[in-house]
Amino acid sequence: MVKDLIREKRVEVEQKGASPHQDLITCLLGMRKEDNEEAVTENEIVHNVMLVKKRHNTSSALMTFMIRFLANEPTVYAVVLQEHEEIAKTKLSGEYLTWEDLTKMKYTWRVAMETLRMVPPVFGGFRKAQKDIEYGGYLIPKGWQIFWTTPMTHMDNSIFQEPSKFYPSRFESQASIPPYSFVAFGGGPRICPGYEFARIETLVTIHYLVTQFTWKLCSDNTFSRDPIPIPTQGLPIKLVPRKLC
Ligand code: HEM
Repeated sequence: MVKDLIREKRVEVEQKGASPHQDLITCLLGMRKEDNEEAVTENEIVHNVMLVKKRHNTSSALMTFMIRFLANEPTVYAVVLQEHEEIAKTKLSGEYLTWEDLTKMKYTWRVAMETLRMVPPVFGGFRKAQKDIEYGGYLIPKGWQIFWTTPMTHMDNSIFQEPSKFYPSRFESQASIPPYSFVAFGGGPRICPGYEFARIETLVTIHYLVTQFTWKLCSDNTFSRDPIPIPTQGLPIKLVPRKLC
């Protein structure tokens, strides 16, 4: 199916003059070596598309719970809205966001981090002990598998004060958070390579959402894990275009 799509996109770019910057596939098709040969093979394009698709559920969990927190936290929502209205004011109708615009969305990314702290899409992961480790009075022998869990540090009140409180400004000073404490994206050599992609898609989505709509929740705040967190009743919301408010 993805291969058929790639062939369709190739025809669009080569014969119908579609922009090579239209989407991920056309961008990858447009990458050329010095001798003008395609730089990315068809199989590599398939792998890229599948990677983005497969990992989409973590980003969608983040956005889902951000939408929910923003609906429940009017003061946080007001600051986010102001941040995005200021950016929107500098844009002509239909003009795209730029990298510079993304750097202005500092508070929104703190809201995202606080969402990830409280409802991490990935609950934890495995590591293998490379040598005997003594920790907290226990010996973990070399070769054992260890399961690290995100909430162990995210909900530890010696690291994040009042951990049950939704307080995005706690991320204002990154220096106050010890290394390997905020581990929503993991840590070390296997840290999530999709971090930057997730950051961009989240900021862009929230920008268009808050500048164009208001919303009200039509469900309670419960959720379960499967293993990604999912609101128990889904996320039904009443969405209203802002100009009509
Ligand atoms: C909010 C969104 C996301 C969260 C919270 C998240 C979280 C994580 C976590 C916790 C890990 C394990 C890291 C570790 O073991 O130290 C991981 C690994 C990974 N993530 Fe993400 N991720 C997100 C989005 C994405 C996206 C959008 C992509 C790709 C487009 C992606 C690709 C990957 C890959 C390939 C790995 C495996 C890395 C390896 O084993 O070396 N992630 N992610």
